[in-house]
Amino acid sequence: MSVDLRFTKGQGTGNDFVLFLDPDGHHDLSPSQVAALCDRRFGIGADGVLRAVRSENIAAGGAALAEDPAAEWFMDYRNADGSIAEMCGNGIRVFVRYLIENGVVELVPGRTLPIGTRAGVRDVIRSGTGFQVDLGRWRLEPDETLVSAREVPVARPGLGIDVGNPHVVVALADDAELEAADLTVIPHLDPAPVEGANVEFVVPREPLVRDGVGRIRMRVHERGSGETLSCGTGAAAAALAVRHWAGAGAPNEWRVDVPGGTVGVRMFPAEDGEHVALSGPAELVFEGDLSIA
Ligand SMILES: N[C@@H](CCC[C@H](N)C(=O)O)C(=O)O
Repeated sequence: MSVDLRFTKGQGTGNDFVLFLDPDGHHDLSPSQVAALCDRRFGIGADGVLRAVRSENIAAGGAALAEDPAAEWFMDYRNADGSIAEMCGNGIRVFVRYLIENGVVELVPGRTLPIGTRAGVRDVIRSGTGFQVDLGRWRLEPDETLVSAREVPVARPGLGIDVGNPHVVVALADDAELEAADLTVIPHLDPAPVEGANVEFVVPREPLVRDGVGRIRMRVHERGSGETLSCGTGAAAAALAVRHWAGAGAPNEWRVDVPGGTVGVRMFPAEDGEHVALSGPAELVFEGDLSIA
C-alpha cells in the first residue's frame, strides 16, 4: 500500500528537512520510508524528516502534554537513516515556521509556543527574522571520550554534552585542521557511547570574544545523518564546551559559524538551573506531493 502526502522542504542554516502534517498520527513512516525520502539521489533529499502530529495522537506525546498541556503539537524527528532522535535545534525552528505558514498555530512576537519533543517540551519564540528555542537544561558527561577522525593527525579528547540529545565536542588546532577533517567517515569514539553521538569539531575565532560575544567555527558529523551544514543542538553543545574550556569570565552569549551560516547560542539562569537557547533562521524552500510505497 502506498501513502500519499503533501510535503514541504525546509532548512535552517543549510540543515534541511522534509516536513509533513499528520495531525491524527496516521502516517508513522518506517525507517526505510524515511531513508528513501532523505536520499539525495533517489528521493527528495534531506538531513531528516519532521512529522507534525498532535501530541495526543503519538505515544511520546503523553509525556509532553503532562509536562505542558499547551504543547498541542509534537515534532516527530527522524534522522536521514530513519533513526529516531530526541531533539533537533535547527529542525524545531523550521517546524514552527511550517506550522505558522500552514495556519495551524499563531506565534505573535513576545509570546511562546511550546512544542513536544522526545527530549521534553521546548519553548519557541520569534527572534529577528527567525526563531529562538529554549533547549532547557544541559548536562556535562563525566568521562572523556577519545575522538579520531580521518585527516585529523592525532586522536583528541572530546567533551560529552547532553542538550536533550548526545554530543561530543572536540577542539582542533586551527582553521586548516578544521577544513582538512574528512567527515564523510564516521568519527571513531572511544569509548563508544551506547546510543551513539553527534560529534562537533570546533576552533576559536580570532579573537575568541568580541564585544562580549564568544565566537567559534564548527563542523559536525551527525548521528544518523552524516556530515551536515549545521546542527543546532551541536552548536549549543560546542558553545557550552568552549565556555567550559575557557573558564571563569567566559561569555554566556556565543556566535557559532557553521558551513551553512551562523546561529546564536545563549546561556541563561532559569528556575530549575542554567538553560541554553539557540537562535537562527528557518526557511521553507518548496513543496510538493509524494507517494511512498
Ligand atoms: N540537526 C539537528 C540534530 C538532529 C538529531 C541528531 N542527528 C541526533 O541523532 O541526535 C539539530 O539541529 O540539532
